[in-house]
Amino acid sequence: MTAIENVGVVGAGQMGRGITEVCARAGLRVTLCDVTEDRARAGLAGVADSLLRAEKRGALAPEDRAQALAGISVTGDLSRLGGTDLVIEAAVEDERAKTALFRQLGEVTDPATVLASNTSSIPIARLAAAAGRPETVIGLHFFNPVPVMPLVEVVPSLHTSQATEQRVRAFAGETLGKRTIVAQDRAGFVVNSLLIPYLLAAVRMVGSGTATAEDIDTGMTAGCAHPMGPLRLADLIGLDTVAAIGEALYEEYREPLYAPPPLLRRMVESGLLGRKSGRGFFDYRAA
Ligand SMILES: NC(=O)c1ccc[n+]([C@@H]2O[C@H](COP(=O)([O-])OP(=O)(O)OC[C@H]3O[C@@H](n4cnc5c(N)ncnc54)[C@H](O)[C@@H]3O)[C@@H](O)[C@H]2O)c1
Repeated sequence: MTAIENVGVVGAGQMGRGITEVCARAGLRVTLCDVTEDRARAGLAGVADSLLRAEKRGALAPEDRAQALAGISVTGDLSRLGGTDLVIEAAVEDERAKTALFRQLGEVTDPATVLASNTSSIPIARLAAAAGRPETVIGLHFFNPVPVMPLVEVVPSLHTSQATEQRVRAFAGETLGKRTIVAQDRAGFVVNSLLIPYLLAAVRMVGSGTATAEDIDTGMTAGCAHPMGPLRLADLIGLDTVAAIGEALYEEYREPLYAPPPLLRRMVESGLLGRKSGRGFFDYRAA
């Protein structure tokens, strides 16, 4: 099994930055690609800030920070990922955009390059078909923030080869030091299939007036020792993202418990997206 030493990351948003950081800290060479080189450079600046914060906390030696940064290059040109061992796609959660990317990746990369997607809800089988060599395509679902959260879900499609699965499990588990679990290619995988209906149930409780948002969250933190209540967690993930994953789960299973309730839809339509917009179930504007 050839070790993965040279990684391409597509999408320099919050997840792409985190994935770039953990790969660079593991001593890998990383090429970070976005739609333009400027966007990729902005992503690199975010990674540099995060590495500096890690150094100030005493979690990273100055020479290791310098070495990690030196291992990252940026580009706006997907064909620059041609010589990589593994490409991790973390672009916008849009099926059309992702299938177009996998089609291009199938053309510009070496046939042995593993093509992974960080998608939360799009079937890996569809991306695999677009790439044209489905045995080398797999889901690799990281959690936010990537440098902090230990879990990676590994998602083989019905066509993914055993060799590809073994290679990415060794990469995530041994090279990056993450905990891996394997999930079938179903919307939501393991974690979101369990988490999203719970968050939606809490939203329905607010909608029906069972309790206030504050009391629902206190119920789960003080009553079940959860580190964060469901409504603060939904605000942190982003209410638009929670609704989008709910829609994808509902489309897959047609179970009412996955359907985003009216209150959530109205909040998203009103721009109340949670922490990132300043207001959701709680108000973050003064913080
Ligand atoms: N945010 C989370 O908590 C989370 C957790 C797990 C998985 N994910 C998944 O990770 C992926 C990225 O999410 P994010 O939160 O980082 O999004 P984001 O909006 O922060 O970043 C997306 C980036 O992709 C870039 N992009 C769009 N089209 C592109 C293209 N054709 N080529 C290259 N780059 C392109 C955008 O310019 C942007 O920089 C999504 O698939 C999402 O479902 C997100």
